[in-house]
Amino acid sequence: MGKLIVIEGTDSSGKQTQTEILYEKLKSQGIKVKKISFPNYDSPASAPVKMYLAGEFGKKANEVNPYPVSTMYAVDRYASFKKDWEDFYLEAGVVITDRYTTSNMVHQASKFTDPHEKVKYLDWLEDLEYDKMEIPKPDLVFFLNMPVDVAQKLMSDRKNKITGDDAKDIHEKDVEYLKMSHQNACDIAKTYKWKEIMCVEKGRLKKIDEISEEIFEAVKEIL
Ligand SMILES: Nc1ncnc2c1ncn2[C@@H]1O[C@H](COP(=O)(O)OP(=O)(O)OP(=O)(O)O)[C@@H](O)[C@H]1O
Ligand SMILES: Cc1cn([C@H]2C[C@H](O)[C@@H](COP(=O)(O)O)O2)c(=O)[nH]c1=O
Repeated sequence: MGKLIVIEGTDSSGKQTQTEILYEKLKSQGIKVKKISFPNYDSPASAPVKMYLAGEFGKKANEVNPYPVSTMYAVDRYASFKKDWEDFYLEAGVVITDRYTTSNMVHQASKFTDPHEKVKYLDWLEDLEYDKMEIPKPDLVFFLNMPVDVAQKLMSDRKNKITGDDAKDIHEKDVEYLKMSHQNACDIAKTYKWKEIMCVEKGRLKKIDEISEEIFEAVKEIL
């Protein structure tokens, strides 16, 4: 059995950037490592997710039922596991992933205002993905805590990952939603004991290399 390391955070918090750096660092040390990301836009299994993000089930993310949406993301993950990395992981490979089940916990759970309903959803989600679908549980989850206003600035310079143009998806263009998911992520990270990385300290956005060093130090402890 290998290790599964998750780089999590709200939209435009630097997950892809940090996943790539960590991957290169581990590879250069001769570690058997693979990087993946979710949604897996190259897979046909992500088709319903693309429909959701394009607003085909509802223009406001908050108004779309989180249970079916979470299932869509989970199926995409299941397909990726079975086709792309199950063998590698079972043969002691280290898998680094940009988003995972933890993104459902951050984004879809943020739609619940009633705390009891949120806990019920989170228990259902873990059962669905880890127990019923039998995809692996992470060994280490990083939460890149990037304040929403800073993330929005970073986002404005970046292209849509599905279409390649400037259009934002239903999460990205909804500031209220971004704030709710960020607050939810801060709470969830504590509850689930994720390793929180403060991307802004005393009002200063940390350099990409500073953040990657913090991540690397923590990764060394589990490898
Ligand atoms: N610490 C940082 N300082 C300055 N720019 C950064 C920092 N971290 C990331 N960026 C830039 O911010 C943008 C978003 O980063 P990235 O694509 O890695 O975020 P992401 O979390 O993967 O985004 P998404 O949520 O859309 O998948 C990129 O242009 C990246 O170069
Ligand atoms: C994997 C996954 C993602 N989400 C959400 C998070 C983002 O708002 C979008 C994906 O956008 P990206 O910029 O292309 O990363 O989907 C989610 O709610 N649940 C998930 O499992």
